[in-house]
Amino acid sequence: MALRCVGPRRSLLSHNALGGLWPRAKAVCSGAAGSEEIEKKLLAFPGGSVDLVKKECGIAVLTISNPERMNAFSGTMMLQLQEQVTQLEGWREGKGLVVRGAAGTFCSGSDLNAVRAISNPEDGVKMCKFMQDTLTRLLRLPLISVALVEGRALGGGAELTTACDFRLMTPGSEIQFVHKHMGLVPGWGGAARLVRIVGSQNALKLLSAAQKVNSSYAEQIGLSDGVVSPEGGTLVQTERWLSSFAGGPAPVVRAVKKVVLSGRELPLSDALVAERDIFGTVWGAPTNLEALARKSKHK
Ligand SMILES: CCCC(=O)SCCNC(=O)CCNC(=O)[C@H](O)C(C)(C)COP(=O)(O)OP(=O)(O)OC[C@H]1O[C@@H](n2cnc3c(N)ncnc32)[C@H](O)[C@@H]1OP(=O)(O)O
Repeated sequence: MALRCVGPRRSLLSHNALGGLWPRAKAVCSGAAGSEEIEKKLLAFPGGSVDLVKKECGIAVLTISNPERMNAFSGTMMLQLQEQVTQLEGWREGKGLVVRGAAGTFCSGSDLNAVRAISNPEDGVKMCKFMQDTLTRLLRLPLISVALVEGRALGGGAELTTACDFRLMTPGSEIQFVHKHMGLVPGWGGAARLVRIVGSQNALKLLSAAQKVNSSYAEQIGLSDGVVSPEGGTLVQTERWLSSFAGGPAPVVRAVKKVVLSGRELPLSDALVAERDIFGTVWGAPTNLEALARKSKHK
């Protein structure tokens, strides 16, 4: 199947988190011709930050921080998110990732001041390509990722939650694809990912009614994977929850994510090839040999 590549070959290779195991022709081709131009425009909208803390236990925390604007994405924050994803792609010891917002709320989407300034369709499409590329790379990291949703996740913020493997919500928090109210549809890849998470019927309801999704409804339709109560610290609890999936040796955790990712994204025949290749990286490797020597029983 021929795929239309809209970006430089360089980005196809360096953004391939599966490290060469991903069939080249099937990779999402990203990075628009002229992406330098939109990057220059995004630089003109400063404010806030995207902060990354990588812990020795192999879990990283990515914080979207622009509290004066409910953690809306300024232009420079979009650029910083891309840089932090690049950092995570190179983190060989990494196993898990928590994505959260600062100051008790998740993210209110793109900064409306920046949106107003680049409201022509050409710039809008370039900005979307830029964010789609970054969020696709985020979801494809060989890390098990979870969005910790506190407060509101609106518009692009709701789309960001779908670029994680899992979502946990606090009571009282809400995810809302407000795009229709703004005369828009998702453009950061959020609709395509949402359909895969909750199915097309539920996705159509959430997008066409710009429905507010609370923690219990989100769990009911499979958008959320659980509720985190504020007692005991939401981040601590989220990290503990994540540890049950991202615990163990990094090569094995990363291999688990890779086989699921290839199963999720590739046609079956290609996924089977990828799975064999990934299997080859763990078969006879130290963890496998240790388990054999222990004569492990799984009672
Ligand atoms: C493809 C991407 C599509 C998109 O993401 S389009 C953007 C979608 N997001 C929105 O439309 C969010 C609009 N904002 C709101 O609905 C409300 O501000 C929100 C988030 C529910 C919070 O409501 P409240 O708790 O009542 O707080 P508030 O309205 O006074 O907000 C506090 C300050 O934050 C600002 N803010 C919130 N979201 C923003 C945004 N996306 N861009 C720029 N500024 C934003 C808001 O203007 C206010 O600032 P100020 O205090 O008036 O200076």
